[in-house]
Amino acid sequence: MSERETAEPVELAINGVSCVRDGRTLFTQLEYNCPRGTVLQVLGFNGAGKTTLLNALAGLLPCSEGEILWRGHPIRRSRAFTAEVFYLGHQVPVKPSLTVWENLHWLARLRGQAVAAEQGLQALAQVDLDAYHGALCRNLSAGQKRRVALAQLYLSGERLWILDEPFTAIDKEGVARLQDLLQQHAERGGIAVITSHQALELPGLKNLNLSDYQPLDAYDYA
Ligand SMILES: Nc1ncnc2c1ncn2[C@@H]1O[C@H](COP(=O)(O)OP(=O)(O)OP(=O)(O)O)[C@@H](O)[C@H]1O
Repeated sequence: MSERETAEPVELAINGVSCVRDGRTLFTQLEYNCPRGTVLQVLGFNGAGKTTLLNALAGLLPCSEGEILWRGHPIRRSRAFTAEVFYLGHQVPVKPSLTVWENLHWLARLRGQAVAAEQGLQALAQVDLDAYHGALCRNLSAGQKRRVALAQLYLSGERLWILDEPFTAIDKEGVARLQDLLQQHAERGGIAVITSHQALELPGLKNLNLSDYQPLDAYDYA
């Protein structure tokens, strides 16, 4: 079989994308193609525009130039895209006044998903929070709160995961588990775009460094 026949089709395409925030171009003419099974780590210094890019990829922020395509269609006009993307920002989305279980249930409902009790407990067990299912989230540590949000990944059927700093406040064992999960997602044909300042150990991990797409006048603040 030829290389062309074995190559996975591109599902997420970033075509000539530029993003401007607060009147400043953060990156320009960004090109990247993600076929099925891609785990892409977006790299760059603080303020390079990693979160901005992830927001654009999730369809939450417009690009000033270029377009983002999901299976050949611009994401901002694709209803199918919304159903296939799971976005986790770097602010943990849990409500302090709800229990761990209630948060998981509520977050799933927001994504149009119903979670059976057993399924939810299994997801919580994957992040070592099953014993805390009745605890109020306000009483959890920072890493435990993030684990509540990460438990959603074990319930997610979405094809594209966009995860902004998912490893923040997560201990070594949790980082290893999340990396395993990302690998399993890729093996199932999923795509994950993540930011992290950590060096990750994932076979086949791709990197996209935003420093390579800075405009020439990036440091001109005059
Ligand atoms: N809500 C906003 N309004 C205006 N400008 C913003 C806003 N959010 C971010 N910016 C600008 O965009 C730049 C890029 O921010 P962004 O959060 O995308 O960077 P980052 O690479 O994710 O940084 P970090 O590594 O610190 O998380 C910032 O330097 C800031 O000037």
